[in-house]
Amino acid sequence: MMNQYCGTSRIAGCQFSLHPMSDQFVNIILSTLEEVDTSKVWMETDDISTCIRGKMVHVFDVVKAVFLHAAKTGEHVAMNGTFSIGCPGDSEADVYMDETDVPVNEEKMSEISQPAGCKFALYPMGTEDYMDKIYEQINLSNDRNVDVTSVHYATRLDGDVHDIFQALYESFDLVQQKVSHVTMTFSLSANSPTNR
Ligand SMILES: Cc1ncc(C[n+]2csc(CCO)c2C)c(N)n1
Repeated sequence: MMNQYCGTSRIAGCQFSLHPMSDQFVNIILSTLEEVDTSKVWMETDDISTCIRGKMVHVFDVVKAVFLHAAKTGEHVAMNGTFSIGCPGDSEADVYMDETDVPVNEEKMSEISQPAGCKFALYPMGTEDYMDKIYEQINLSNDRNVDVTSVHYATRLDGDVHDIFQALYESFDLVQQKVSHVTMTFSLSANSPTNR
């Protein structure tokens, strides 16, 4: 098996796509990726999505920053993606694992308040009691500063983007402490003209 550890951290990553519902979508996608500090993650963008890899704290920091900076344009923006940690094939981003644990985008975006809706689904891989691991997290989500609703195949979170990402981070973190390989899909929407 390849080495996915560096010090005490494991390589995490996220593959995500941003979809601004605007005729300015090219500008919003590219300027957002430009504006966000991605210096602490490995990053690759193509015509379908962007992939980032590094320490968990920085991966979540960058995904949240991309969504917030795009949403603050006021346009209806959607984002979907998959977080992953402990993937047996992941081993090349070790250089980014030396970074400190201070999230570099937090200060700049802490002032932005932005309501949003999110559906997420946890997939603890290779474990027989995966449903227990998932239910523990869904129950925990109830204590966080977000509205939690059960929907088919996912859990819905409504609230401020900062609180949604806090809930996503904690859910993913707690499962990955017990299960080596975990993935988590998410779908976010802000400024939608559709009422919930
Ligand atoms: C986060 C993110 N990364 C890449 C794309 C794919 N994409 C679609 S339009 C565009 C700009 C012009 O090439 C790009 C890069 C996306 N949608 N969201």
